[in-house]
Amino acid sequence: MMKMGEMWTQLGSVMASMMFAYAMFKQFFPDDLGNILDKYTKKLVGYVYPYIQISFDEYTNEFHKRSEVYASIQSYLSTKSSTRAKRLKAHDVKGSTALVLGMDDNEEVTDEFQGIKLWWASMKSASKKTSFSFYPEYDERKHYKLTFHRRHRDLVMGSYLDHVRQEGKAIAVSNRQRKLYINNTEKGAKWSHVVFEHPATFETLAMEPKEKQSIINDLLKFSKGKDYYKKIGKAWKRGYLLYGPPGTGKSTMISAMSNLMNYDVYDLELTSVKDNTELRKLLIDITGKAIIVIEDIDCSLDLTGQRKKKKEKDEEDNEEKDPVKKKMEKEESQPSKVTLSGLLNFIDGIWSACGGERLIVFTTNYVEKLDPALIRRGRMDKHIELSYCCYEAFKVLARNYLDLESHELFETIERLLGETNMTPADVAENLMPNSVTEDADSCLKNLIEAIETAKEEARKKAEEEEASREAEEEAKLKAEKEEKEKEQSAKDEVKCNGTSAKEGDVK
Ligand SMILES: Nc1ncnc2c1ncn2[C@@H]1O[C@H](COP(=O)(O)OP(=O)(O)OP(=O)(O)O)[C@@H](O)[C@H]1O
Ligand SMILES: [Mg+2]
Repeated sequence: MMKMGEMWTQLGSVMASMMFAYAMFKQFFPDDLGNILDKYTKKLVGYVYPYIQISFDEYTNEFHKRSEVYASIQSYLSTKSSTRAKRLKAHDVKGSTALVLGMDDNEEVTDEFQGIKLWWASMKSASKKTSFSFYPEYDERKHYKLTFHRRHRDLVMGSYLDHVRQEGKAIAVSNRQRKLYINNTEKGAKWSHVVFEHPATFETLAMEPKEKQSIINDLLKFSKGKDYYKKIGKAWKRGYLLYGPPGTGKSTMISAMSNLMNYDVYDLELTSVKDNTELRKLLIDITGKAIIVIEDIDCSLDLTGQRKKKKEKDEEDNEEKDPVKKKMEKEESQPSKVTLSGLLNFIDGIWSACGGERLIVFTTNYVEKLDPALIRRGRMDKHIELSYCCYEAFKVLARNYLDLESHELFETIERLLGETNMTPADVAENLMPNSVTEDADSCLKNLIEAIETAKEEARKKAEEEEASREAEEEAKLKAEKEEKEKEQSAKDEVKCNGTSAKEGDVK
């Protein structure tokens, strides 16, 4: 025999379908009659019908804005609809990479959540066209209707709706086109953007595998850390300092980070930011899920000197000076008025907490030049050194560029890379075939030749440096010797004069 629960579920399903059919049927009645019919039908159904319905309108009443909840539900249902609904509708959403498939109007899909069943229907109701309307398209109103058994009210209100919103947002984010923003000087403190389509990934990034994995783990932990950051009372952001010689993959890593996390990139050109206020304005405009990049931070501003300069200036200011002269001097000494303290505020001041889920990445070739305050842990949480190409990194490049997992020349390359410094950019350049006819063998041979040349150049350079150091040392010793001899002869002269003077006295 059929169980009670099953019976209710079936009855529910029948009733939900009936309600759905009724909603469509109602559209054919004139409005007044439809409203009366609606009122009494709902009353009657309320006695026997154990189901609850919630509607989600496409547009909010507030400025006819498209409802975010509706958009999230649409994304959420797009995955369910594509497999379960019979009639689908395809539409391209602005800023989305893929065509979004959704339920067609007046279509229904069933969802399951923690063992309970729920029904979603996409409804369209036409309201009378007003004679004067700015938004004629809104006369046709769409909404989603969710139906579920009343005994699941707590679960639905408590966690299901939240689950739908979160999932929907995540689907929308994964479908969206990522953007690369740059701060535009002409427009003041504003960002301009282009679609970001850099193909670099952590898979194609050449570096020591353990280190690479630890960076990936760190990033993934961060992206799932919303509750954790809340618990420890910290803003949900993380700072990375990437340092190393030119051509070791710092910028490439930023693209890989963006592709892994699905974050937009904000490339901040500090030299074109007028002052701290403008910097703050730019910061406020950055949304969540973003990587804020400041490349070559050592060249961006004289950040290291500014605190020192300020100190010196304060001392000078204490001395009495003509106020007009003082003002002019002040203006002259500050070409870009973004200061170190302004930048520190940008990174971890109270304003930096708005938006959430951000990475801040600094790159530099000269880590030792930076002010320790800028890169202390907590501001720059992770310091990553990108260095010369090791054998493991070479293997990644060989796989990327030549589809090679192993080769008899690998051993020679391993030995040579251990003996000299070559950047991944140089190795990559040599591995890239120069023509369609060039094969892997000849690329590897090119590389070996290039490493040997680099090794020879490095040896010569070291010899020259040694020779110039020795020459400097010799010149220094010679100068010291000459100095000593001069001193000695001066002393001897004094002595000699003294003796002759005494002799004169006696006479
Ligand atoms: N670790 C790497 N893995 C893969 N490719 C790399 C790596 N390092 C460099 N390359 C290659 O070399 C080119 C230059 O690298 P990239 O611009 O990332 O260097 P960089 O460290 O940012 O240099 P700079 O300090 O001059 O800005 C890249 O386009 C990429 O093709
Ligand atoms: Mg770079």
